[in-house]
Amino acid sequence: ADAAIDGDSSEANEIQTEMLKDPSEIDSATKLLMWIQQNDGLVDCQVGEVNAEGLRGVRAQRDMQQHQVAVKLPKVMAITLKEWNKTSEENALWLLKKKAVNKDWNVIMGPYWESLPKQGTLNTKETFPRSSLSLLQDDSMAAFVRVHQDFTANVLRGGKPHITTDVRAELEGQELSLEEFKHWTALVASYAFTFPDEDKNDTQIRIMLPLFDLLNHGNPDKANMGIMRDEEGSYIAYALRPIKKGEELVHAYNKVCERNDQSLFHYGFIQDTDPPRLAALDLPSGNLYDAVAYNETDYEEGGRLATAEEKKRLEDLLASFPTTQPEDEKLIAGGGWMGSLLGQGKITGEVERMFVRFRILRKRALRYYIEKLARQLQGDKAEL
Ligand SMILES: C[S@@+](CC[C@H](N)C(=O)[O-])C[C@H]1O[C@@H](n2cnc3c(N)ncnc32)[C@H](O)[C@@H]1O
Repeated sequence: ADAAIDGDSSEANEIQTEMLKDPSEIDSATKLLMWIQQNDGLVDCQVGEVNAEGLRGVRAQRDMQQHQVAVKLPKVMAITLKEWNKTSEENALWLLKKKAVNKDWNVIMGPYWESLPKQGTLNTKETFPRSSLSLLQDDSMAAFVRVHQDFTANVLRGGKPHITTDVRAELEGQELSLEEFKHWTALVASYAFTFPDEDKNDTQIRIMLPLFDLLNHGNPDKANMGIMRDEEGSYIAYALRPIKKGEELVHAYNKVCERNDQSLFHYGFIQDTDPPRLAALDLPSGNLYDAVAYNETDYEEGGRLATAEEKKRLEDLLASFPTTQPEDEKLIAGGGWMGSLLGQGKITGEVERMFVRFRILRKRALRYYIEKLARQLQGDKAEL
């Protein structure tokens, strides 16, 4: 790791530092776009708010043809972390060390650091407030969050269950607070990309890609951006289909974003899809980490889950929640008294609101599948 950290100061020299005359007047997204262009990258898109909640993302600035390029990022601007199977903690530590050791590079990468969310603004498993976890109404999900947070804290303290680096030695006396370490761990976990290693066969590595990491996730049916690496090692974001000016540019992060318990856990967002999708926890495997054991076609006519037993299982699950969907909706609509009544406290913060919205979407999906199975089973009876 040291060789890699020391060895790429040449990278720093290749990236231009010159910015506009008065950078204080320009927002961080614009600075980022200009910085990429000044370094022989290509930017044909805009960064800004993409929905009413103020979510930041990327938009098309003109009509685009299929395969048209929205961003080209020279290799030198990408930050190659470690293998994908290393923990986010280890990747974060490696990055923090590189920033500290390679000071020129750290300064030159300034526009990128500025474009990233500030400490305290990320909502992921690393940063969810423990006191709000009961709002999830899922003990195993809450437990997974606590285990992750304990692991991160343990790594920082120098305990290292599965990690080979000695954090204290790596940091060479630098002070690093738990909050800061959690922040960088969350960033690496939710902003880095995975690509095949150019040097080693069968190895995937984690890579941070300025600007690319401002693209939001869209399920495969909505995603309009593909991401690839060309022969020169540059990174390219290109249109998967014709796109209209002003449309949000989204790409499919990975499978775990397609079910709300998983996207909430790993990325801190949920999606209100039509039709609704069951949480991974509500599939027969009941496994938060398993995104692929079952899919929607299993619930179609003749599918392996289109059975009376499965309908009963989903009904029991729905009935097992301590509140109903209408109660959750009232709670979100501002009925603080309802929360107090249920011993849950008021819904004030953004994360708490998201946790309640999560369980609303979860219950809605359960009801959707129960009704779907009921219709199918009725149909079976009619045929007899
Ligand atoms: C790689 S970043 C994308 C850029 C991010 N929106 C930003 O402004 O920095 C991933 C984060 O964006 C948000 N995000 C991505 N896709 C989303 C979606 N479909 N709906 C809501 N939030 C999303 C989540 O907070 C997620 O952790």
